Amino acid sequence: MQHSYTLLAPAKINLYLEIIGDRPDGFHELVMILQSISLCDRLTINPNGLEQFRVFCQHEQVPSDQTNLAYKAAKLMQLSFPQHFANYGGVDITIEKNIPVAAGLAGGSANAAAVLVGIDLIWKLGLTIPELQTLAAQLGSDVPFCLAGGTAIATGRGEKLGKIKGVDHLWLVLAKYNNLEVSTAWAYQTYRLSFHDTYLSDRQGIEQRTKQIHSGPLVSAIIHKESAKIGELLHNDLEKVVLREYPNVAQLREIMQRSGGLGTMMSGSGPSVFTLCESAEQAKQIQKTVFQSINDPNLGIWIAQFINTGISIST
Ligand SMILES: C[C@@](CO)(OP(=O)(O)O)[C@H](O)COP(=O)(O)OP(=O)(O)OC[C@H]1O[C@@H](n2ccc(N)nc2=O)[C@H](O)[C@@H]1O
Ligand SMILES: Nc1ncnc2c1ncn2[C@@H]1O[C@H](COP(=O)(O)OP(=O)(O)O)[C@@H](O)[C@H]1O
Repeated sequence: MQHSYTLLAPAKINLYLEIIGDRPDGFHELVMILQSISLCDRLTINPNGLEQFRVFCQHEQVPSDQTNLAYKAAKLMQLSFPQHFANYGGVDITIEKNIPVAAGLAGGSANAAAVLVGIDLIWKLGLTIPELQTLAAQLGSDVPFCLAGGTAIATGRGEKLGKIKGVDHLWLVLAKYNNLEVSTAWAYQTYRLSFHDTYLSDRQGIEQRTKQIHSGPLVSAIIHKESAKIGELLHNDLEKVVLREYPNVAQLREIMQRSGGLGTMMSGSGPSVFTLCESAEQAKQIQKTVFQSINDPNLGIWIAQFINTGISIST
């Protein structure tokens, strides 16, 4: 009898996102600081005794077919370990979706990372973290971080990770219009068209370029647990294109910023916006203020906490 596993897959926020330049592969060279938060999807992975993978998800914005990132992760495992697929068979993947979809919170990437971990366990592969990370990077730029979690500096296209000792005392209020999605590819392409002249030139050499990257003070604030500074130093280049295109997201950001907290920023390619808070009480107060200021049934608001884990097995 083969085991089934239930895994928790946390969302991430971007505390920092700087676009350094474009890359020959069409992606963008980044410096990011990524943070896992307590808002999690729950995935159950069940051996199904079939020669196929199946995805079950009730959320109307999430496909259950071969385009689901969780399905793609399972397919990658089949291609990478055909003998294990032949021996153990496929799995059913049931996704309980709690992370808002297409929100800049890496929900799909987190699901893909969870499937890699689940199949590794079910097929008794015993993969090392670097082996899992190599597979993760083939599925998407954010998938390696989702696997590892915690707090990390991410470079390259987002897949090269340097873990840092993060803070675990911060809370956040997270808000998103449920009727609004932003395509990540659109956000990067639009940024490239609008701000190409601000990219650091490759000709300057890596040393010169590194001096011009501005994430240092925020990394230092995180390491020294300076909450107020962390709030002040939040940064996201993609705000320049997303807030311009979506005035209601810009307005939401403004209202959240005025409601108190340590600092407010859009996460990733948006459109979710978060405000960092010192405590759960402060987060609840800000949540109430934002609800009262924006009377829109499409606005979702969540409270979450910084966490120090990536994919974990639910007990
Ligand atoms: C913006 C960020 C910030 O953390 O997250 P989200 O807002 O999507 O959560 C990431 O960079 C998104 O990561 P992820 O969603 O895994 O992206 P991928 O699937 O690899 O790529 C989606 C598309 O984004 C663009 N892309 C992505 C990463 C990168 N460094 N440069 C890019 O130009 C490419 O056009 C690509 O086709
Ligand atoms: N398992 C999944 N969870 C969420 N979205 C998924 C999943 N698989 C595919 N998608 C599709 O991927 C797109 C991006 O979703 P998501 O990963 O939540 O956002 P983001 O890239 O902004 O972090 C959505 O349009 C959604 O339909």
